[in-house]
Amino acid sequence: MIKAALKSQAIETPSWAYGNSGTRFKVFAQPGVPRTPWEKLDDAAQVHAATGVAPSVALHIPWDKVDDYAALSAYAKERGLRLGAINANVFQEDDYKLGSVTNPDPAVRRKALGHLLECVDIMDATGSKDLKLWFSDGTNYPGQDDIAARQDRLAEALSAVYERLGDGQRMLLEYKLFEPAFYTMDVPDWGTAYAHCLRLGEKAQVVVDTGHHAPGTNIEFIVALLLREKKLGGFDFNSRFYADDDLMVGAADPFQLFRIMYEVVRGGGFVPDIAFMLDQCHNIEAKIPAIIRSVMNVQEATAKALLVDREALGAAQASGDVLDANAVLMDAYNTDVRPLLAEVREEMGLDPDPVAAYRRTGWAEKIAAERVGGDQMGWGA
Ligand SMILES: O=C[C@H](O)[C@H](O)[C@H](O)[C@H](O)CO
Ligand SMILES: [Zn+2]
Ligand SMILES: [Zn+2]
Repeated sequence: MIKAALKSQAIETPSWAYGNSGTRFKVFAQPGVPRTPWEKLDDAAQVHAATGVAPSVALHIPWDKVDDYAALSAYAKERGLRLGAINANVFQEDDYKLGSVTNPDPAVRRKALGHLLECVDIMDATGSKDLKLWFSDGTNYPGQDDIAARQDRLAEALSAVYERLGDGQRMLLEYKLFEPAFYTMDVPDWGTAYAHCLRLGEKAQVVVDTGHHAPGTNIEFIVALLLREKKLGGFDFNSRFYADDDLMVGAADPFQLFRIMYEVVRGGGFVPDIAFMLDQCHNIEAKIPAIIRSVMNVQEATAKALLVDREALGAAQASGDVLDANAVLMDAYNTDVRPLLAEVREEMGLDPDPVAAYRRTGWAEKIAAERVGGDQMGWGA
């Protein structure tokens, strides 16, 4: 059962993680970075080839804008991939300084809504079922705008998008505590996202980005609760030491990732309807190996979560044996699952060491040599 679950795992990689990224201080360009969404798919195919469990790629619009999305979808298919969540972007235009769908100016709100609806058109073309909505909307100073009025505006836009969704399509609403706004974010926490999704209907679900909480937040509690309410749509996996650092998932706090995956397993969340997406930026490390390592980190946390002796745990919890209950969970967490995952990969016809396998392809050297000229994708280097 555990091996079967690990073999059927599907982790979605983000197109933007293959491009250049950085901080406000510096973006360090890397050799061989894709210049087109097509080249991003070529790199994503390397991640799937090495891990066997990364069959889809999330797009970000307009970063991945192309003339023919059906052709892009076919290109992905030829490489064993499919196009995943469509991420709208209403956070990079001058008009959105005071907000997008929550902006005091109705003309700006109409413009933002227009983009969201365009993203659903793109979903129709790519066959994607998830529209992921993260809003940078918020305020920086008390009094800057009316908090409740902005929620009204947000609700109005979300319901217009909801009405547009086709069969089998859904919206995933992502919350974030702060940044780029520093006083209020209009979707700052799981509760706000949940309240909007509840009001909208069953096609609206919440995305948990693991980098979007106040330090010390018990994220697995939020996961358990959203699963119980059948409102967990998926994850933007990454890790952080301080803020929305977007580091490799599991790198900063593998124990937290294990605790989250345990609640997913316990809550019956290991199903196709929960989107396991990465949302990361590889500012200084080689991007493709970092994404492969990230997928492996999710696999390791998942394997440990699946190894929890649920019966023993239930018995200890029922008898109030605190230490035993904790020990059962820690036994699973402290289990070295790398041999198990190596076996799983071999049974999938893959190399037990995906990073080494990728290195042996010579892909990194190939793209560094071939991808010269043109503009690298990502944040301006
Ligand atoms: O902090 C921003 C959010 O995590 C979004 O998911 C965003 O679209 C993504 O990080 C790409 O920048
Ligand atoms: Zn995110
Ligand atoms: Zn983020």
